[in-house]
Formats: sequence, C-alpha cells, structure tokens
Amino acid sequence: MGSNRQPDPLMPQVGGTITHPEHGQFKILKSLASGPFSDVFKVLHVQKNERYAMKCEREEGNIRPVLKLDVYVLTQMGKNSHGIGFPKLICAGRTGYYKYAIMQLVGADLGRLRRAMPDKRFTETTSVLVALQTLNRIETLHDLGWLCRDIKSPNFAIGRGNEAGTVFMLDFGFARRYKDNSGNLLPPRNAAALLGTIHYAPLASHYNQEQCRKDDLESWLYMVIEMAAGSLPWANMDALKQHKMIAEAKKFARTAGRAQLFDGCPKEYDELMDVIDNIGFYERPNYHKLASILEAAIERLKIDRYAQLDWQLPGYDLIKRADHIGDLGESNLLSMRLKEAKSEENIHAEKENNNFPLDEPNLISCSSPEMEPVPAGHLPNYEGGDGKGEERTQSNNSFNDAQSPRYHNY
Ligand SMILES: Nc1ncnc2c1ncn2[C@@H]1O[C@H](COP(=O)(O)OP(=O)(O)OP(=O)(O)O)[C@@H](O)[C@H]1O
Repeated sequence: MGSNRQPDPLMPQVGGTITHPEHGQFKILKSLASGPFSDVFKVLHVQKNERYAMKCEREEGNIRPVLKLDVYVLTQMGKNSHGIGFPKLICAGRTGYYKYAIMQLVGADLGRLRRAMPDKRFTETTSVLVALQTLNRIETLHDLGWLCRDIKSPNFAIGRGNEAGTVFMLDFGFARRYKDNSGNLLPPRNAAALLGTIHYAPLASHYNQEQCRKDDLESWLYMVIEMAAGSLPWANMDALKQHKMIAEAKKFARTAGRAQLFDGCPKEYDELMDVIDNIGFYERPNYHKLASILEAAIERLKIDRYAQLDWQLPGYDLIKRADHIGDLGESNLLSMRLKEAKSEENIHAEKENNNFPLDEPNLISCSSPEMEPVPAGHLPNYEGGDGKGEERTQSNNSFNDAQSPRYHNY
C-alpha cells in the first residue's frame, strides 16, 4: 500500500536498514500499511534471517502519537502469561527523527479477509469461532487494565504459517487505562472525545462520554455482526457528515431496527446485545456469559471448533485476495486533526493517571462541535470496498453541544 502522506526521506524507506543497538540490523523489505498515525513495514533481521513487522512514527508532528502506547501495552502483554494472540514485541528504539517498534509479523487483517469473501461475510463457522477468539483477546486486554477504544476488524489479524488459526489483536494507539496500578477503577471524566472508528464506535463515545469495558464490547458486537451478516445497517452513512445519524441508527437497532441489525447472524447473537447493554460502567463484563452464548450457537449449528477457518480453506484463496484488496488504495476515509485544548478535567485525569504518562493529550471542552478535517497530506490510506466503516477519527465535540445529548441508556 502506498502512503497518502508527502514522502519524507528522513523516515524509513524500503531497501534501507535500521540498526538497533542490542538487537542488530533490520532490513526494510516492504511497506505493509501507511496511515495517518504510523507506517508499518515488513523487515528482515539480517543476522537471524527472520521476518518481523516494524511500526514507526515521527517524533514530532503526529496527529496523535500511537507508538508509545503500542509498546507499553505489548510489553505488559509479553510479561503476561495470557499474551497469546498479541504480537510479541522484539524491541523498540528511536533515531531522533522517528520512533520504531519491531514486533512479530502477522498476516492479513480480518477486515480485508472479510471483504475478500464472496458476500463480504465469513461462513458461520468462521464468524462464530472468530467472535470467540476476539472476545477472548478483549478480555485479556481488559484484565490487564486497558481499554482498546478502537475495536474493529482491521485491528485483528491472523497469524502466519501454522498460526493461521490464531487471531491476533493489533493497534493500541487509542488504548487507555481504566484502573490504576493498585487495581482501583479510575473515575470517568465529565466528557471525552468521540474517537475510534465511527461505524464501530459505542454510543457512549458518540455522546462524548468516558468509555468503559462495556463500550469495547459494544464495538466488538458491531464487528461480529458485520463479520456474520456482511454489513451493518449504517454501513452506507458517511462517517463524518452523518455521525449523528449513525448514532441514531445504533439506537434504532435496539428497538424497531433490531431484526434488521441481526439479519444474517446466528439467532443467538441477539442475546449478546442484551448482555452487553446491561453492563455497568464499573462492572467487569461477564465475558463467560458472552462466550456461552457463542457456544450455544456452536452447538446448535454443529460447528467443529477445530475446523479450518475460511482463509485456511483452499477454495477461497482468501489470503491472496485480501492482499489484493489491500492494494486497492484510497478510500473515502478521513481522519480528524487533534486539537490541543486541554480542560481542567483532563488535566485532573492526567494527574490521577500519573503512573501512565500515555494519556490522551486533548479531549474535552472544545468549543466547536464541528470536526476539523486533517490536511490532505494526512489522509489515511485504506482499502476501498465498503471500507467506509474504517474511518478512524478523534473529534472534540463539546460535551454541552445541544445536538449531542448525554446518552443515558437504551
Ligand atoms: N505485527 C504486524 N504484522 C503485520 N502487519 C501489521 C502488524 N502490525 C500492523 N500491521 C499492519 O499495519 C496496519 C496498521 O497497523 P496499526 O493499526 O497498528 O497502525 P495504526 O497507525 O494505528 O493504524 P490505523 O491507521 O488503523 O489506526 C494493520 O491493519 C496491519 O495491516
């Protein structure tokens, strides 16, 4: 994939080499992704002849720095015995101009793989088994004290070779601690940015509320419905111009629009929404209950839990097709410029989060509800297809914006 950004000769280039003081030389083989936040390359460890992924970002001038959070979360994950399904972090470094992290190389992401399927939906077997795996990854991340706040299929990827049946969780650039080192839950700020990816954003985020574990699961639900059904009812709405309408559609999907939302999904999925919608802000979600709903679908549909997944079956040739989808280039995606306003509340939240200097830099009390597009040079580069749902954004809608009523329940 090419980048939408102006070429920057001081950033890593294909063909170049990076030397880490302890880990040795890495030759840059290929660009894997180039987005508004970072560039990702396939690299070769020259001495060990092993391939890895390298994610890098400029030291200065980022819309939002993401690498520090990736490194922080993956380091913690590596120390955690439950780190299965998270890329292993090899090393991280900086050159003065950019920062980089070298990690386990994984395969195609679930967004591309789904769009490579004939109806843009996985088979029942794959969609249910992948729902179980991704639920497990989210539980692991949560139990480590982090929220993702950007759950979507492009942020999960399959393993390579004999790990192709394992789904890996990527991208912690919007992660946030919800508890401190002693395990105390952090109180919600009065308001928070609409951030993440609008088509998958939880209602709380639409209404500028602090997110909690439940909200990651709400995004997960939208993702698993899309994987099973092929699309979401709001798939054709413009993420930027119609973000309020998307929120309305998500509310409608809980009343008269419910049957439409779940059309094409195993019937058990309907119950997932009730369980998720009833989780409280401070509550540890009942992941086991959610998994047991998926298990009920597995039982009813007589799914072999050790079955090969769609991309492991020769018939679809999915991995190759997914690569091609990745090459389609530009879509209509637009990211948002990070504003620099800081409110008293945010400063307070940062102080409370003192041990985690990775807090989001701006978020609240921006006077304008309008979202400001980033300059063309920062347009992200993602695939076409129905990729509207993959717009990743961060806005500063005023909490008091009359058009953004505080969201209570649904
Ligand atoms: N470890 C990896 N192995 C292989 N590919 C990877 C790896 N990490 C990231 N990628 C590829 O790079 C893409 C972007 O990575 P990631 O989401 O971490 O970066 P980002 O800058 O936060 O992206 P986004 O613009 O989606 O927010 C992924 O969708 C995936 O295709």
